[in-house]
Amino acid sequence: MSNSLFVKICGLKTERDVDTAVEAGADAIGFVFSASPRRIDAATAARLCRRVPESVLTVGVFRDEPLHEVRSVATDAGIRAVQLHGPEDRAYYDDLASGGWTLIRAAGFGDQVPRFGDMGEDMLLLDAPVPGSGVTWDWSTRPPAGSGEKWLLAGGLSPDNVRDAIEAAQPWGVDVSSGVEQSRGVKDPALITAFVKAARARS
Ligand SMILES: O=C(O)c1ccccc1NCC(=O)[C@H](O)[C@H](O)COP(=O)(O)O
Repeated sequence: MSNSLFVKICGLKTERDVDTAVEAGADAIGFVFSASPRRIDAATAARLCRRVPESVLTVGVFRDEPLHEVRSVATDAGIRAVQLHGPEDRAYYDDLASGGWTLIRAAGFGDQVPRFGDMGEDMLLLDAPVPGSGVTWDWSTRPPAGSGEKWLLAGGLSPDNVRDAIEAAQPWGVDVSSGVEQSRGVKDPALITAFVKAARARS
């Protein structure tokens, strides 16, 4: 991982897209294992993970899955981090932490302001209410982060708006899926490259 803004590209399904994200300089890539046009199975993810250098974090994305299922898929796929979009409790997080996975807690930003660290997570991803929808939220309403808070801005980001979003919200990192697709569930390599470049551009 680099010291600059952390960039995660989510919902990858093919060798081409994984290679593009790695070459573009992404710090993390995500594979979706819950109901989604981006869903892949553990065997496909395992094949894709073998192409990924140690410096890039491989993330499994889950929503409301039983704990044993998350453990099983994450183990079979060989991913190093788990991103949780459901109402999982602290015991669920602690169990996965004991398995050695880096934990990303995803929360929709709404009336409740999720606090970093409440579930013992390593990173907090603040998203639109429906994950993977490409919908934005009012990033400027996110209260300033405390020092050491690793929070990722997500929800409707794209190469065109990511720089302004970073200026407004001052996140530790950013995450994108829909904004680097040519159609729902199909990534566009040029947009992946453009997104990483735009996110890291100095204003
Ligand atoms: O991508 C999905 O369809 C999905 C399904 C279930 C849980 C999470 C899912 N996606 C998470 C993400 O892709 C991102 O972390 C985030 O929601 C940003 O998505 P987008 O607004 O499309 O950039």
